[in-house]
Amino acid sequence: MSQLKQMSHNDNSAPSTPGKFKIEKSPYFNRTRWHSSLAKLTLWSFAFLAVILIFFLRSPSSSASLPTDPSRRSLRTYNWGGSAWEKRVRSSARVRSRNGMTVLVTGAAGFVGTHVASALKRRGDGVLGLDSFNDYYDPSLKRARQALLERTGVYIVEGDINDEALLRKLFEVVPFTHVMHLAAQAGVRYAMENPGSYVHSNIAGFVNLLEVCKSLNPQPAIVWASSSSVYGLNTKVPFSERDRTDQPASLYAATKKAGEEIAHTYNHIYGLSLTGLRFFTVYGPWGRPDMAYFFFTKDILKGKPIPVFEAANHGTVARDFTYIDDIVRGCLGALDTAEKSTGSGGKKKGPAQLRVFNLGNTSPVPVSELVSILERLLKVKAKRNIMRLPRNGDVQFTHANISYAQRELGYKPTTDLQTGLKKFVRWYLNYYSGGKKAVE
Ligand SMILES: O=C(O)[C@H]1O[C@H](OP(=O)(O)OP(=O)(O)OC[C@H]2O[C@@H](n3ccc(=O)[nH]c3=O)[C@H](O)[C@@H]2O)[C@H](O)[C@@H](O)[C@@H]1O
Repeated sequence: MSQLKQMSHNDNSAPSTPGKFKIEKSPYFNRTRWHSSLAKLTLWSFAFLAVILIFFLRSPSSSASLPTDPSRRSLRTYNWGGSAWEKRVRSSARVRSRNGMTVLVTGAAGFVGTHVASALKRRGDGVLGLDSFNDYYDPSLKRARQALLERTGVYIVEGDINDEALLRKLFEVVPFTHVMHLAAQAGVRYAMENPGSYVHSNIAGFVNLLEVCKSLNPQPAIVWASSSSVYGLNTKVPFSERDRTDQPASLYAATKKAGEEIAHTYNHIYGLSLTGLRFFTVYGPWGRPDMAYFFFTKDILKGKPIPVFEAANHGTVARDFTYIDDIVRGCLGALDTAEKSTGSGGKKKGPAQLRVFNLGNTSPVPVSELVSILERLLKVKAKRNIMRLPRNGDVQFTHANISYAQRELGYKPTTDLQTGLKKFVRWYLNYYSGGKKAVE
């Protein structure tokens, strides 16, 4: 510090007024010097510009930043409409079983969305998907899920839940009885990098969907994805739906909690039937590459070190990891028990159902154990880089009390982490071996 101070003090060439060169007053000024200084200045300016240019040309995010910046998602345009498009929409949403429902699944190219849409279709419900195919993670995985759904007869409309005209059009073509709303900006840590994308999808997008749904006649019943992260810094375990949820540890959690409050409002004012599902760290085949079990697998196989979090004093960090098939059963249970909305055309006619359920496994596993299971399944020793749980959104543990979901939805998870990861690893190896044909 003092050295710095001394340097600037002794440096006679430093301008006395920042940003201005006082050439005339300089004791060193003469014509030859001035010419050579000008030449030097020009040379340095060119060099500087060249460096900037090279930086921008080489930077992977510069040229690609427009389409990949998720806060600009609202600027994307999608093609929809036309009679051929409407025919496809109608055909995808056609009910094939007695008493089947017609479900609009938002986020259908996502992990949970793909599994739920395909399960609904398999049992004869009419299903239409909606997805923005954003590039929060590798869009080719979303395209592969789309291809999978197409084979089962589910069409995914490409579009944003913020697009009111599109949502209105979809309901005009098909009077959906239910909406399974799974489109969201997920991930707890990414919220520090791109807060706007959470507001865009989890708040603005959700409100837009509810605005459209409330004005319909009849209004659909809505089941949507909340998150275990709403329990935030709570310490009482297992987490119960009756516990307070006012200490979120990430903006992601805060937007999910906001969603629950927004759901309350739309239920109260417009009579929309709303069920929020608090998912607990869902994993399995066709999963999300941003989640730990997924990128741990990738990096262990590559021989790359993996950051394994621990709490203060070597405290255990644990998650109530929940297998995708159990979650799908919970989602279907929620749809099947959802009562009709009571309002129509923006007017409430009577009280409507409002529910929130934990969908967890109710058996937390330490992250270190997750890594050990992966090591055994992959037959590769992980390079564990043990580090302190960063304060960027993660909480130390989650543990669901599922008795309410058990009672009301018949929810009963049956898959332990070892069994579920085995299925994931089988899918992963098959999918990334180049075959890309694995279907679990
Ligand atoms: O339960 C939920 O509601 C949430 O579950 C996950 O969030 P998270 O439980 O943090 O899942 P991961 O990011 O896969 O982390 C799993 C565990 O691994 C740990 N971890 C994560 C990343 C890492 O580099 N190292 C590491 O030890 C985390 O602290 C956590 O205990 C999802 O990413 C959220 O979208 C979802 O809403």
